[in-house]
Amino acid sequence: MADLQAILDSIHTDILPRIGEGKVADYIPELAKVDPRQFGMAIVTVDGKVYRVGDADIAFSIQSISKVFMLTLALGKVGESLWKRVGREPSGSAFNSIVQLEHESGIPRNPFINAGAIAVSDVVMAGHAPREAIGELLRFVRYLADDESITIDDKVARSETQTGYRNVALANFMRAYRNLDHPVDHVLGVYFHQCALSMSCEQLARAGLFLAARGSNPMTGHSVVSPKRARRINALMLTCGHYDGSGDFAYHVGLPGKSGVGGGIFAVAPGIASIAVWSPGLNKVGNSQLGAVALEMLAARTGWSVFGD
Ligand SMILES: NC(=O)CC[C@H](N)C(=O)O
Repeated sequence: MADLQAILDSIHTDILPRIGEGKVADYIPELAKVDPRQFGMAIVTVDGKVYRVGDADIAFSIQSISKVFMLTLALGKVGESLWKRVGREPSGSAFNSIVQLEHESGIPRNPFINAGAIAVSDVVMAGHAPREAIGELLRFVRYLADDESITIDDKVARSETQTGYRNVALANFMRAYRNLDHPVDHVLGVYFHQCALSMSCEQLARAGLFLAARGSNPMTGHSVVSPKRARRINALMLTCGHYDGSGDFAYHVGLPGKSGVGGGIFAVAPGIASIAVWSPGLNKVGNSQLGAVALEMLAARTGWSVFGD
């Protein structure tokens, strides 16, 4: 395999002159305070090697990347019947868009736009108090990453609870169409806390390694999902993981990936490695600007792609 540390170092060198590009998410006040001049990247290979560069050890708000972990939990609970509640098609609209939801009678397009993720959280809540559902997710992510130090940033969750008006609208809309079983404020409590998971690039790459390794984490020996389910989650990330920037991400990077408005991107090179990158400045569709550039450089310099070499 290519010298991954040398490749990461070269990416860091090429990114540094551009550091600060993009705009931090300011619709969540706590995220607006984050210094945009940060960049980190980590790679964990399926044979258990870890590579890092820059701010790879600084914890950041993973935001929508959490939707991958919540989806994995929901599929574990209800299996394929999840797809009665949420679709599997790219949305072609913004992550917090409401228009499609009305056209499609309260069934969100996919589990990664906000409406879809809120429905997925509702599924995971079945039989639980909201606090227990949040605890279950946190335990799951700690187990995946084999790292008990991972936490949820309550300040970020509170900040979003106070200002997440669009998510309140989306949730009420779905409740009106009977696609939420629990009270809106309970479901959003869970959703905002999952988005406030705080993780470093290295923790994120470790937690998602099972998706690069046929559903099992080769570092811990834990079997998480079947190979088929891992493939399917990767398919959803490829088609829907970057909202209306998903086509562009597939074109430039060519790997399944999931972004979050905290500036993180998690990506998978199936059979090879999991990757996490973080830089808080976002592009117009709400994906990390330099994160995507760095992943494009990584794909070009390693030859990793799901579309051939
Ligand atoms: N794209 C994102 O990361 C969005 C997540 C954010 N918590 C929101 O609901 O708006």
